[in-house]
Amino acid sequence: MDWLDLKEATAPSALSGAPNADAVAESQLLEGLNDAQREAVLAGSGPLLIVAGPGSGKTRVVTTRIAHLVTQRGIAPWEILAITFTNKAAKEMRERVDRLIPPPEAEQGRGGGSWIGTFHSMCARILRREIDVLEGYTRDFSIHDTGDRNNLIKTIVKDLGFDPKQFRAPQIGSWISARKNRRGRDDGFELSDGSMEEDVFLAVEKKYRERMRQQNALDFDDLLLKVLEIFDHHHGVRDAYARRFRQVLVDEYQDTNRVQYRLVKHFASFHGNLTVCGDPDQSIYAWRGADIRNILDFEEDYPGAQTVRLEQNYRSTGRILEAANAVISNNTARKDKDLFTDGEQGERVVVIECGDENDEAREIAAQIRSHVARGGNYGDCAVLYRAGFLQRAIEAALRYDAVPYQVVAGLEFYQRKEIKDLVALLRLALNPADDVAFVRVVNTPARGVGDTSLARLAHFAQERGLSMANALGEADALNEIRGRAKKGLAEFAGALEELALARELDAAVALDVVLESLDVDRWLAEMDDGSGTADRAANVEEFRAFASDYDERSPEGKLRGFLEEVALVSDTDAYEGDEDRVKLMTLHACKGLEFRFVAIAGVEDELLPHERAVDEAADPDVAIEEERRLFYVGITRAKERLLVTYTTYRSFFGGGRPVLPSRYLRELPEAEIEGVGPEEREEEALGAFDPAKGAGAGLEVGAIVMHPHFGRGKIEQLTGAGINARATVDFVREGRKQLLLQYASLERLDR
Ligand SMILES: Nc1ncnc2c1ncn2[C@@H]1O[C@H](COP(=O)(O)OP(=O)(O)OP(=O)(O)O)[C@@H](O)[C@H]1O
Ligand SMILES: [Mg+2]
Repeated sequence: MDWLDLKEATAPSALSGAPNADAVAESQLLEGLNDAQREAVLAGSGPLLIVAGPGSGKTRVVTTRIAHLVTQRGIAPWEILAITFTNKAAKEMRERVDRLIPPPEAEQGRGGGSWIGTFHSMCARILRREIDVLEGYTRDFSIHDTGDRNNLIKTIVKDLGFDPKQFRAPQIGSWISARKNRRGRDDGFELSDGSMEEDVFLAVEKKYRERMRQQNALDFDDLLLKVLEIFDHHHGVRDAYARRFRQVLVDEYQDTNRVQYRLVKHFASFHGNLTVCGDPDQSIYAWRGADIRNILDFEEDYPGAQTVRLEQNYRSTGRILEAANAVISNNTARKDKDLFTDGEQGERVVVIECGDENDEAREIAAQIRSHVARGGNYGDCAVLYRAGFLQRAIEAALRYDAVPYQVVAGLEFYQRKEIKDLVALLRLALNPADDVAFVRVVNTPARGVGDTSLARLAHFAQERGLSMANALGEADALNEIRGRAKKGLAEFAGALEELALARELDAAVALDVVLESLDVDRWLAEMDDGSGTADRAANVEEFRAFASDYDERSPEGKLRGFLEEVALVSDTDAYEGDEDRVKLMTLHACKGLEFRFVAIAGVEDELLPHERAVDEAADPDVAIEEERRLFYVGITRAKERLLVTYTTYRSFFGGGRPVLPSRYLRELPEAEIEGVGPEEREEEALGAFDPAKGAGAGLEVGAIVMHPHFGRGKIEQLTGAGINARATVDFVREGRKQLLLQYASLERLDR
């Protein structure tokens, strides 16, 4: 991350004007765009709304417009603020701007100094400069993730004498978050039912706010809210940014909440040049406060706004598009719009019923291999699911089949214990007031500091208004603490002193300081659950590599910047588009992306629509429509092939049970889909399988065959046709197996 001084915005600079205007001709930028897209790219000053369905080129228009603004309209890169929803999208945009306007080598990867990022990264960046105007905070603030938040809430619930089993931290945490984000609304909405439970929640919230301030810590919601607070009350600061950003662009505007809406308004308050684009049908974050009105009311909010609609889809085949349109047309709360494509009709959408999650996972793996066998790449494929727990079975099947894959959730990596420990230690180095981090690592590796001693220290600190780390420095802090714990805490105090040295260092060097302060072998050994320490040691290495990479990319960022980047890693971050691996991710994480082959797993009535989402919604019908949009987003990621699977029996945390196919499956148009359920499998066994054609040519029930791995066997059943043709074979050595004929390479022996 770069730390350009705000002054650049106002100081005349040799770089302002149109860098490389000659190099990038207008016609080159506009090449291949349709009329509506051109209109949007070239639109003049003032507010501009682009509403359009998936795959119609909204994101492409936004990036091209940025390039156009810089190369043709004399806007300097740093006068542009572009906000997207994922870090990955931001990265892509930066690279594109880099390509169009090649920056000096040292500046590469930063989009020529333009501010391209997510709401959270922009706000973190602004706060690092401006947070001093808010009392009690310094620019060394820590960023707490949801896990940290819940830990703190749990402690508070206990401190206040409530039962943590009755008042669960995640529940209170979401409640607090929802309330905070509502505060961004200007319609005076109040969330209150006056219940006893609410009194408890309110008490916890108050304490939570206090404790966060004491720790100089912000949670994810605070990042945005603090900037809003500064902009609302310190107009001097607000105006500096508003003047600086001559052009503001926001992608995926349908998913902005009220706080984000107001931030955008501030950013655009001076020049009024605001471009937003989005698709109301793809709004999938209502549960996080996203408000579809932001896009629907745009023309009212920004009088004189120009609106451009894009109607041609460039992403998906005709059949996939038909399926998507048919599903979404069941939502009542929407404006009707139909996308068309000039492309091919393509293959039918394949819907497969599976016995259970393992069967489903094998099926998906088989279809992916079939895609590759037909000349595709693993990197073209994505497997999408509603809930994270579906991932395990899919991973297992892919591993078994030696299909390379990647879980698209940067979060996963950072959720590992060893990484969280290291992050906590780094956070303490920068911000010793961070009690949540302190509590996490005070006993890592074990120093004999038990809950009682820790509670005594916490109490001591609270009474004096000190952080726990500072309290340790007080002469009488350990008076009431005995034995090993006393020694352990003294030892940790020593470690903290060493850590303080890391404060102003480069990220990788800071990490080395942390590792030196740790007895690494003992620390890793303590985490060993019987599977050895090699994996964790490798993760530590990987983390070290991230840190060096960060230092190289952002020499000015140091530990502070690195921690910020780590804290902001969102779901889609680990995603590297060019790696030839299958991508696994939740439906929420897939927005904006596209793949030649998409499999959507677990399309069952409990999972999609997600039962809990529907149960917890104020209005179940609204939730069912939101879940349908999620399915729609998933379907519209596919360019060429779409596979939808469901099971009849699934294992949940509490045990397995029969499940029903999703109601949304009935909305898929018959003509566009090809179903392979048990009945179809049987029917096909009787009729549809054509032994004269395709992969199964020459095979018949009863034939003796040879398989390269499984050896000799006898065909018991043949089902499916074309790419779905499969055989059940009873192998002499391995028993009964079902194989896709596409690449099973069965050789007939009895002729
Ligand atoms: N005029 C065009 N000619 C050819 N391909 C195009 C054109 N416009 C866009 N595309 C391609 O279509 C695909 C979808 O574009 P893009 O991702 O910008 O759509 P989007 O509207 O942002 O979709 P989503 O709503 O899913 O985010 C991309 O591969 C893009 O390069
Ligand atoms: Mg897009």
